[in-house]
Amino acid sequence: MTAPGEILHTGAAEYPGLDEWRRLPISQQPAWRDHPDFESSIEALSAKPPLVFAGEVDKLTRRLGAVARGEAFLLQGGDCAETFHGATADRISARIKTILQMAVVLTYGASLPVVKMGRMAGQFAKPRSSDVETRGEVSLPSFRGEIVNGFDFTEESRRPDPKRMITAYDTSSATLNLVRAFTEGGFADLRAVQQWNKGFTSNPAHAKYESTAAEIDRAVRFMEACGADFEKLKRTEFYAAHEALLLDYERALTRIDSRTGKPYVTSGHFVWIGERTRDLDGAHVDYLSRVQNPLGVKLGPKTTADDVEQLIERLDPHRVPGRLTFISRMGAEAIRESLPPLIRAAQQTGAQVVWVTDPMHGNTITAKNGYKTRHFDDVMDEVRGFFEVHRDLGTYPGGLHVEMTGDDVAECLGGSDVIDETAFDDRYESLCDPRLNHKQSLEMAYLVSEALAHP
Ligand SMILES: O=C[C@H](O)[C@H](O)COP(=O)(O)O
Ligand SMILES: C=C(OP(=O)(O)O)C(=O)O
Ligand SMILES: [Mn+2]
Repeated sequence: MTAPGEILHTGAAEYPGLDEWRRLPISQQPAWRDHPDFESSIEALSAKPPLVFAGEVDKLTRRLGAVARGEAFLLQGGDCAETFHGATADRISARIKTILQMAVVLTYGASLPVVKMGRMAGQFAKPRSSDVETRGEVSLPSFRGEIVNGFDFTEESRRPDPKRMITAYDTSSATLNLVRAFTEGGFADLRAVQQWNKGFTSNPAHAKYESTAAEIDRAVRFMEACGADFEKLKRTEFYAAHEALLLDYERALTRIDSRTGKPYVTSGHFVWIGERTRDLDGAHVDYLSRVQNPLGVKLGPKTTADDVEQLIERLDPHRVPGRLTFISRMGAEAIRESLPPLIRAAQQTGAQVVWVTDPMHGNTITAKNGYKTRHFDDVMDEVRGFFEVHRDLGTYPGGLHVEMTGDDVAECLGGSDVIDETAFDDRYESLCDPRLNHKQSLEMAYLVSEALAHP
């Protein structure tokens, strides 16, 4: 029930300019407008309740404002591409557990609150380098995420199907329901999370993190002795994020907030624009400039200082702290050179943006046995480069954006409990990019925590 004066959303959103993107160049969309189920799918989505509420979205913007000021740290993690069959209680809880574990370790290192965000409950659409995939003699349309088509390499499965948007909405709704239940229902108990972390350091491969783990343990016991309210710490805020790639879907889930009369994308709290769709004159920048959600933009190594200035003008004209997060994904080799001019350009505009490192997407390689992979050392090198750049400029390294899972998969190489290519045939599950597994994710958290504690 909603009390008088609280947030209500109207259904189909009417607001000037929300359809301007339809007249602009757009890439990475399926050609499905003539599909017999397109109109009815859009109509059905437009009548659905919002997945997130405007008040939560505004609260997140304030939290990100704190990150921009250096008063909090942002952790974004989850699958490259969520799947419908992967939305099980076990897998969702493993992923949340891992993110909470990482967050505790990072909170300790940063001595700051960590804003927790999943690439979850909506991360179903994928941009691709090529429109077609060829295997042997056969070429078919590329897999574009389960919101668009199927992964199976058949003509039937690869045909875009707009009804998939409804399944994506339903799967997001079920996922978010569980995320809310876990993070608000006691699962986030700091003492329990610390116990799970002990399992990690009891592995001999991770013995080098024992002293940090012991320090965190002592800190928790100190808090307990001081009478900290652990009941309160059983609950935590957790936000849902995804790439706002598929504008048919995002438009159909946009609602006008009755408090303010302004449009919000209600498919998730935070949405980002990908490296392949951030053209200043394109549809994505135009559409997202018109909604109130905090936004991310991925920045690859070709980004210019001028791009950064113009993205700020378009997406954060009123200089709202936390409205805009730049997620740099330069690659370990490039970050130390490519990032500084962009940070300086942003500083000159007066915007209070958040700087986050995505150390995954610039470090993708093909393994000898053909799998798409990333090496843990390259990923960590990019993270280190990110911290070095900010230390040299006197700016704040605000967060970490990673493709990770809570499961024991083998997709990225390396880590102290080493993964090598021979494990891929049995334990490679991602339908798109390789994720850090549970142990690799925690190892990264320990390393970043140490970097935060001793800059
Ligand atoms: O996260 C996504 C991938 O990096 C993107 O979809 C491109 O992947 P591709 O080069 O395999 O198409
Ligand atoms: C496609 C992605 O990233 P980018 O736009 O940075 O390539 C992603 O985050 O999965
Ligand atoms: Mn990816």
